[in-house]
Amino acid sequence: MTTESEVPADPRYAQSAGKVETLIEALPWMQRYHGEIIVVKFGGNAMIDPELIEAFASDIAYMRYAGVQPVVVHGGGPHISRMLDRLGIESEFRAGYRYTSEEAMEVVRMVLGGQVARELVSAINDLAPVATGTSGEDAGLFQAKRKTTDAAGNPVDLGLVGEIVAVNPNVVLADIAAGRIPVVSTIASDIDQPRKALNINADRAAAALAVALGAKKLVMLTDVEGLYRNWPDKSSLAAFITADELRGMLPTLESGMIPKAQACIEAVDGGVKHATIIDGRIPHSTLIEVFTKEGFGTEVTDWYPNS
Ligand SMILES: Nc1ncnc2c1ncn2[C@@H]1O[C@H](COP(=O)(O)OP(=O)(O)O)[C@@H](O)[C@H]1O
Ligand SMILES: CC(=O)N[C@@H](CCC(=O)OP(=O)(O)O)C(=O)O
Repeated sequence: MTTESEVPADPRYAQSAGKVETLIEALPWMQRYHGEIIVVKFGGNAMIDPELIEAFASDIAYMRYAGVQPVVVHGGGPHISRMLDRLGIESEFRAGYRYTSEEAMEVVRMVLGGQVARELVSAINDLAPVATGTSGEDAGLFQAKRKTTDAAGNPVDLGLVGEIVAVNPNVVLADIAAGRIPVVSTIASDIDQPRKALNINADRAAAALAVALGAKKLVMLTDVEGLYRNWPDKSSLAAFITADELRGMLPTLESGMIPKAQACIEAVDGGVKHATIIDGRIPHSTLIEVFTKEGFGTEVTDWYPNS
């Protein structure tokens, strides 16, 4: 008779032990997020590398097949800048947002909905043929007002940049209920002139959508490790920060981190338990963030984990 302790070590097991460990480690996270909505914002800077797009698409497909309801909100700042450049239209960032003229707005709408969303939808569909592109202009998804002040409340002229004032998530909820993966472009209808479109920063739109959907988590991919307390000092990465602390830091932040921080605050204030800024330059960072205890980048919550 052979007892358990006498079973010879099977080299096949030794080889797969690490893989098994990873799969088992994912189990509590799969349980936690089963059937829950997770909004993932894919930033334009991570989107210029085709390899990262493929890895991101597989992470989203994986989440969907693991029983999570992913909703993708995409950026595309670098794509818009490149096209504006090609067309000889000047573009300038003010207080972290793109000053958007009438002429630039046409390009923003075309690039986000016609190029970036298409590319992402087809990459996901290659693995999980259920992705569908939706513009914030569709079915009243995003309604916005012209944005006229910066993070400190000082007046700023941003042209056709909008701030979301109402979200009707029904179109996204219907897609989720039908088993689809919504991929959302961040254009809004102007609430004061409904036939006009406004350019919405994708981080802010992702947060507003996460709140309206009652998402469990908001994950934002970007081109740095996370939020640095003393930018650009790379040793000052914040692993955790509360929404209140981040609010206090807003006046010290620069460029693209301003809307990202505002988005995290808005999400947490709106009831999303975790808003995380992660490094989109690392392939499969979304999967690692959602399904492992690794947790990297910066997590914004309304409490400190060990308090
Ligand atoms: N405190 C900070 N921590 C991290 N990044 C910061 C900070 N302040 C400014 N930044 C800048 O914000 C950028 C990220 O925002 P952005 O370029 O809009 O990214 P994305 O296209 O991914 O949305 C970083 O590349 C960095 O240059
Ligand atoms: C108002 C405003 O700034 N809108 C952004 C929309 C795209 C975006 O946010 O893209 P990233 O996430 O890649 O930065 C823009 O025009 O660049």
